[in-house]
Amino acid sequence: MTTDSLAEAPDAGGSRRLASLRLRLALAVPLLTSGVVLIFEWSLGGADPIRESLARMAWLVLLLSVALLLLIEALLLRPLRRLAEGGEAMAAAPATAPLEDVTGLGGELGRVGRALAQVSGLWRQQESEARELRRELAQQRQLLQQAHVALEANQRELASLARVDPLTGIANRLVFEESLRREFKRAQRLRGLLAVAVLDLDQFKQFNLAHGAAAGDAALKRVAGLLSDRFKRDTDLVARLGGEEFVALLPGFGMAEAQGVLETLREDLRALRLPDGQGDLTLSIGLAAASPAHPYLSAQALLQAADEALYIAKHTGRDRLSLAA
Ligand SMILES: Nc1nc2c(ncn2[C@@H]2O[C@H](COP(=O)(O)OP(=O)(O)OP(=O)(O)O)[C@@H](O)[C@H]2O)c(=O)[nH]1
Repeated sequence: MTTDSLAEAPDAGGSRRLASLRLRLALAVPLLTSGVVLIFEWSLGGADPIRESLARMAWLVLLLSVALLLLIEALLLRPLRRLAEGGEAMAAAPATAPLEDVTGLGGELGRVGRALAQVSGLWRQQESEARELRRELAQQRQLLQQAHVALEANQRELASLARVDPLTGIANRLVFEESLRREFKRAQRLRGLLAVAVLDLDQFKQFNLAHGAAAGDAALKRVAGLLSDRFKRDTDLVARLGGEEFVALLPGFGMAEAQGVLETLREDLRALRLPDGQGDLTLSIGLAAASPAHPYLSAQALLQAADEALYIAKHTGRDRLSLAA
């Protein structure tokens, strides 16, 4: 037995039960009425004219009820049955088959069938349009989600680009200035130490002219790498301020500790002999440090002191570290 026949089985059983019920009613009602009439006649007995006319009336009622049953069957049940069969044939037939061919219905029933077919066609069409709309909606939602993910990634990238120096990959001036303000306030509040070093490559214009801009770029990256290697603590920050100028922000470092590390850094750079192991690229550094014993009025004043120390380093021969007064 197929799935379809299984699905149809309850309906077929139902209509069989209905047909046999109708048959039983058609037989039982006249028989029962005849029985009642016969019992009635028998119980009355004799040939009384009143009894005879009662018996005739009973027979008349019997005949009328049979006629009524036949009328109901002919006028109501049969057309309904045909309509149902036509509907079933329509449901089973291909949508393109002519209605009369499929249902065998004509006249009024044909009109009803056609109206039902139109309604069913409309319903099918609307259902398929709704399906299509749902599919498009799902596609649009997926596209929207993809765009949203891409937008978030772009925003993250933009935000990080706005804070990173594109050539060297270390922090840029914006990040340094934010950090300087924050660390300066913290050092003031906690009565702690804060050192700022400004580092500038010497005669870099000359270096570029002699070895080319690409060698200049490579040298800038090496200096950024050296700075990142030397200042690794979570609180340290190294940044490129622009051109060949870098900065190191060292919370917790006084002048002496910072000086020691920065001198090592200068030696590291000199040892590289950039650009090609034969060169002589050097670095000048200005260093200022704030402490409770040597306070500064503002973060800006601390940075300016480091800048002035760098100026002195440059004007006293370069390749040296100069301390702020
Ligand atoms: N290759 C390269 N060069 C850069 C970059 N940014 C700035 N420069 C160059 O760095 C040079 C800086 O020159 P100056 O400001 O005269 O400084 P300097 O030649 O180092 O002289 P001092 O600082 O006095 O020792 C300029 O020639 C700039 O073109 C960069 O990203 N890559």
